[in-house]
Amino acid sequence: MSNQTSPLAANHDVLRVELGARSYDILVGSNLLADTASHIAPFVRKAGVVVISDATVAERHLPVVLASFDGAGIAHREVIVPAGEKSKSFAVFEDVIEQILAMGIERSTLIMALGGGVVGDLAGYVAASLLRGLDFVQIPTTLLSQVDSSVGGKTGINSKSGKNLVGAFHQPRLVLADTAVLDTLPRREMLAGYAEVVKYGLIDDPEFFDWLEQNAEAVLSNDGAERREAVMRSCAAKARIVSQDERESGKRALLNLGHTFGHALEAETGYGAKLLHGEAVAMGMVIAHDVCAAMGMAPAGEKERIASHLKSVGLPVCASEVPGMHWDIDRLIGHMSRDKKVRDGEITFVMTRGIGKAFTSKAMDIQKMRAAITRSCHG
Ligand SMILES: NC(=O)c1ccc[n+]([C@@H]2O[C@H](COP(=O)([O-])OP(=O)(O)OC[C@H]3O[C@@H](n4cnc5c(N)ncnc54)[C@H](O)[C@@H]3O)[C@@H](O)[C@H]2O)c1
Ligand SMILES: O=C(O)C(=O)C[C@@H](O)[C@H](O)[C@H](O)COP(=O)(O)O
Ligand SMILES: [Zn+2]
Repeated sequence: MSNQTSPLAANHDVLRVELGARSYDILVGSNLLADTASHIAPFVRKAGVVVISDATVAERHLPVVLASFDGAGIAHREVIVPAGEKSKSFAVFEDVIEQILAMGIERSTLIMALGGGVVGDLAGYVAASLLRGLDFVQIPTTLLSQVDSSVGGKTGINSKSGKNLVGAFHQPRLVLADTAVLDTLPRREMLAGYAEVVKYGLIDDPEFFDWLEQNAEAVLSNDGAERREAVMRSCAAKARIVSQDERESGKRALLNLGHTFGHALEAETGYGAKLLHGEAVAMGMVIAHDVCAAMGMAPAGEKERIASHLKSVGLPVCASEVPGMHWDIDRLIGHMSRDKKVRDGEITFVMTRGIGKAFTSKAMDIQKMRAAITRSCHG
């Protein structure tokens, strides 16, 4: 992973995800969309680009991207899916695949994801599957997708059995993170992305967590230096881990802090607007710190510090805050048994010795875990 100024323009920074032949750049800056054509030019062939977006993002941000293609003479087609987590489904995946095949594509057609994590995960899996693998670029338009999902090559969809259970590792050729597009993002979605930003501080960067405690509101409320710094530091953290462990055979599992619990909560709510992924992660991170404190491995009081920071920006921190849910603890634990970190029948948990000291272990105290989940669900 390296950080440099791009030769293309001075209005953005560049981070490199070092993955040998699959290495790529992450460009972070303001108002990059108008120059999409020049940024993606090295990856475009005669067969052109198929842009996959969702209806909300397409209405607000697709025109500027298409204008840049037209200005540069790049051939393009578009596929628009409904906004929201339900588009990470077999039905939408099939529909998108059939629409693109009907267009008449080649192995040199470039797929572009223009949207949040839902579009990025779906489009990435479409790209991995079509003609056994097309190149794709990520243009993330939510805070969550700029700091997390567009980087690292995890692509996929949900199944009735659980979250992200069908997919592929397929790295993008480029990530273009335009922080100005976040100005149109609703506050609730900004906050969901902010939970994944906080995650990086909790994993291994306590100084970043301190910084976020001081700068959260600036990160969330305007397209300024603090937002850019938060996106850069998050992408740098993710790139560093992915470069060391692309396929999650070890260290990458740390990026799953809070997710074993969070994914179980998401599965129970049916992947809708009731509980967003980032909200579930916020709750899951609090549960992880709670159980580790109860097991005597994390300092008492840090769970409160984390929950108080998440709450201060407006994130929900307990599952009991999800409206209309009557949680069944056994069902939640049942979902956890289908986590992708299960090996030889045992879940590898992301645990913690405190802020910035996450580690993986199978040595979970199941009774204390059940108690921590119950505290989250029933107060
Ligand atoms: N692949 C990974 O490594 C990874 C990492 C983290 C999360 N994820 C996945 O990402 C998904 C969540 O992504 P998300 O939080 O971006 O949700 P999302 O893609 O559903 O986007 C959230 C909402 O914001 C709208 N939107 C997007 N950009 C906008 C903009 N600029 N202005 C106005 N509205 C905008 C969308 O239409 C949608 O309604 C989950 O499925 C999660 O599992 C994947
Ligand atoms: O990139 C990773 O690795 C992550 O775990 C990032 C997570 O924030 C993300 O939600 C990811 O999709 C979870 O992956 P999963 O393998 O647990 O489904
Ligand atoms: Zn996540």
